[in-house]
Amino acid sequence: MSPTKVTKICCIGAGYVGGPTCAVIALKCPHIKVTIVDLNKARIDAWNSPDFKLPIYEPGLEDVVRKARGRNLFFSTDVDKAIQEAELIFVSVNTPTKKSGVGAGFAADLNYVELATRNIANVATSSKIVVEKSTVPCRTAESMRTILEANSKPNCRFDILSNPEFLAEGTAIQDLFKPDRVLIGSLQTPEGISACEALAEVYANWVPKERVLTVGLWSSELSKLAANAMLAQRISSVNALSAICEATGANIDEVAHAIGYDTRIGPKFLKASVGFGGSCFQKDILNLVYLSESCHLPEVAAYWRQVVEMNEYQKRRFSKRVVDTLFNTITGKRIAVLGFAFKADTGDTRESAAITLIKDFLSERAFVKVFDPQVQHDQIWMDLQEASPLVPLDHIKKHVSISGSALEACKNADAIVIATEWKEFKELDWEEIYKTMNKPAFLFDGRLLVDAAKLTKIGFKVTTIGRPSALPV
Ligand SMILES: NC(=O)c1ccc[n+]([C@@H]2O[C@H](COP(=O)([O-])OP(=O)(O)OC[C@H]3O[C@@H](n4cnc5c(N)ncnc54)[C@H](O)[C@@H]3O)[C@@H](O)[C@H]2O)c1
Ligand SMILES: O=c1ccn([C@@H]2O[C@H](COP(=O)(O)OP(=O)(O)O[C@H]3O[C@H](CO)[C@@H](O)[C@H](O)[C@H]3O)[C@@H](O)[C@H]2O)c(=O)[nH]1
Repeated sequence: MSPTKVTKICCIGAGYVGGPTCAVIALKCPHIKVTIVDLNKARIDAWNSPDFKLPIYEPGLEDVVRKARGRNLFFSTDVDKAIQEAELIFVSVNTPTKKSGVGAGFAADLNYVELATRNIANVATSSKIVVEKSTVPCRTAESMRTILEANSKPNCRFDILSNPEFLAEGTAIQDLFKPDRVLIGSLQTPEGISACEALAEVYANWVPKERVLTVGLWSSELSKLAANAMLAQRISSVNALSAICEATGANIDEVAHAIGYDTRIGPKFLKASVGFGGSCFQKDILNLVYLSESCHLPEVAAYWRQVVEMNEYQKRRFSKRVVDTLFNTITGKRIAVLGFAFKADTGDTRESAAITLIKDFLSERAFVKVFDPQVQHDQIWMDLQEASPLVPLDHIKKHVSISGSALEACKNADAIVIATEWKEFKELDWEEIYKTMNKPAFLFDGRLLVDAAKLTKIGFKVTTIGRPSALPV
């Protein structure tokens, strides 16, 4: 069976994954027409904006879009037309954690995937390769096939592939240009293997052959959840060790450095922090917990759940350390929170540790000034409101303000909390900031970002994750 020659691709979902992923495909495959569609008109308008004010901030993305948009890359709200034209369709819609019903709080909400699949079935007039790009529970491809086959027109055949995305925000373009691997899962039938070859051929335009891994459908779906669970587990492990360091006088950076030298462990992803955030880790682990429970594996479920619980503990522990250090009360005190995004180099705030910290500070009736170089102000208000639904926004605004610079946020503050590892925070004029603060001037580094010894010399009382408070740094 010779694989379909892909000349037109449609991507349903113009978010953090669909947008960058398919923009890079368009850049690397000028012979393929790529149309990225979304129901959200404002998002599509932003992707099409004449001054390239794109809906997401991602280093290098604007350059990619500038090169390909209008050439072979298009953004549209005409979902049906793009589906009809394409031979291959990526489904890159959101799969959040279910908020109600069976599996609430754990299972993935597959409503968006189902609606997109039904849409394909309803409007397709020719055969399609349908690719799960969204992160989905194991065996979702089976449900998609059932929907597609039950609703398809004569002469329409649907082959379903799993092609999970491993990009990390902040480094998405780099990750897409040089992926560690591209994973494609298919049924091991002649048709499934042929569809897999068609997608592999698209990636072959820039990804070395040996980096394209082909596996069975269910292995591919599970590998995505497994990769995120293992990555998050490393952070929870190092964060658990950071608590031991604080209690014993060890230094978590030194411990991570020492263990990372073991080639079996490796140095990456061992940075202790105030807790991991982002739209994926927590959601995907909870999904794995749900899957384990559904498979009657309670011990396995408990094991993975602990990774999330440790993360919650780390955030709580950090807030408590702030209160304890500020003489057991922060009521009426001014706290500057530097960073609101869940990590540096993104404007994304989903599950950001900063949200939990500010919520904790508000419950202690502190005054908070936030500064983040990328996050939109509306987003900050929306997140704080969502975190404390019973508190009126007016009240939140009496206790929180958003500053235009780090310097402004820190002025007259009693304490500074570094919540996101933006490089620019490392390079601030700390001597100047120190002068403008109330004394004693406290600084809490939740990201192991600043030079604690240097800041201590200036006069700051520095508290760092994974280092004891009372001992010299
Ligand atoms: N954000 C990441 O870094 C990342 C990385 C790897 C995998 N993932 C996974 O990729 C998927 C998408 O994540 P995201 O961060 O891009 O989400 P997102 O919320 O940024 O984007 C999803 C988009 O899909 C659109 N959409 C939903 N249903 C639609 C429909 N029926 N028709 C057209 N458009 C529709 C929404 O309007 C939204 O713009 C999720 O499953 C996520 O777990 C995310
Ligand atoms: O050593 C580390 C590394 C990361 N983090 C934090 O962990 C979170 C997640 O970071 P990262 O994984 O870099 O970003 P994401 O964009 O969430 O990417 C993860 O989630 C994506 C969505 O599934 C996957 O595609 C990626 O492979 C996976 O890294 C952030 O809050 C980081 O600050 C740490 O605290 N310590």
